[in-house]
Amino acid sequence: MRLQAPNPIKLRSKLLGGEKPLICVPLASVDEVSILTEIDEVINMKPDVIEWRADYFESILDVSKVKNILEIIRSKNESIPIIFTCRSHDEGGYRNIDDETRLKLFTDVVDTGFIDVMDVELAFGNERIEKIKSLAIQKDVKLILSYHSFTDTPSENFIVEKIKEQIKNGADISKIAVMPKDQGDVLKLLNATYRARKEISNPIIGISMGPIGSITRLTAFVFGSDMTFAAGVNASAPGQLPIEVMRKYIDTII
Ligand SMILES: O=C1C[C@@](O)(C(=O)O)C[C@@H](O)[C@@H]1O
Repeated sequence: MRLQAPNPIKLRSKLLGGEKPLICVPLASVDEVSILTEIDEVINMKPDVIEWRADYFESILDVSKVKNILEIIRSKNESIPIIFTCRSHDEGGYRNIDDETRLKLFTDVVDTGFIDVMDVELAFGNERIEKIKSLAIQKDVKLILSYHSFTDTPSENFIVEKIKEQIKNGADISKIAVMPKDQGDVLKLLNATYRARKEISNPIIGISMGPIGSITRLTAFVFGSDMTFAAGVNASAPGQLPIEVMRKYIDTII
């Protein structure tokens, strides 16, 4: 009933781009003690995918602590794929970390072998993306290239072109998250996802954020979006709905 990705991607026990959209729950704690409880609680919610939004973590600059948390998440579960995200401040990241530090962090994290997917903004730049990509291929880590706007929704054509550019620049998975100013902007995101789905074989993630956009978290998969983000213990973006609500809805219609 939904438009699936012609080339779905196997992530551990899950298929991204298959018959069912995957539900990803973020970990977004600031300190080490909270993240340890958050990991257990989120795993118990049985999400399809876990995203660690490491830009929230207060010790993000201490690579050994970052690796330690990743090792804990991995050791507590074998089957749920892990996405590592340290979002840039320009695209909604919690902390402002300079580009070179982030690049070193990304390559160190890919190298650990603890993650399945790395999320990097397309705006991070071709050269840096290539460095991450070549290491990611060696480590069998998939790359999300993403675009976020927390202030507006660009035109449909802009979004479709952005998705194509992400794929051209090495994305295994393309992601767009934008903020609507009105209902028309929500339709723009859905239509751009639908149009991109007709042209792109890779998995795509299309999200309209905030209260007006939250219906896309429940419906964009019909139009070709392959993953949706739900709130677990914490929400990592406006408009995320609780995982129980999302699961019930998706399981009811698919
Ligand atoms: O890019 C995204 C999508 C998101 O911003 C959302 O709107 O659900 C949540 C983020 O954690 C994730 O990295």
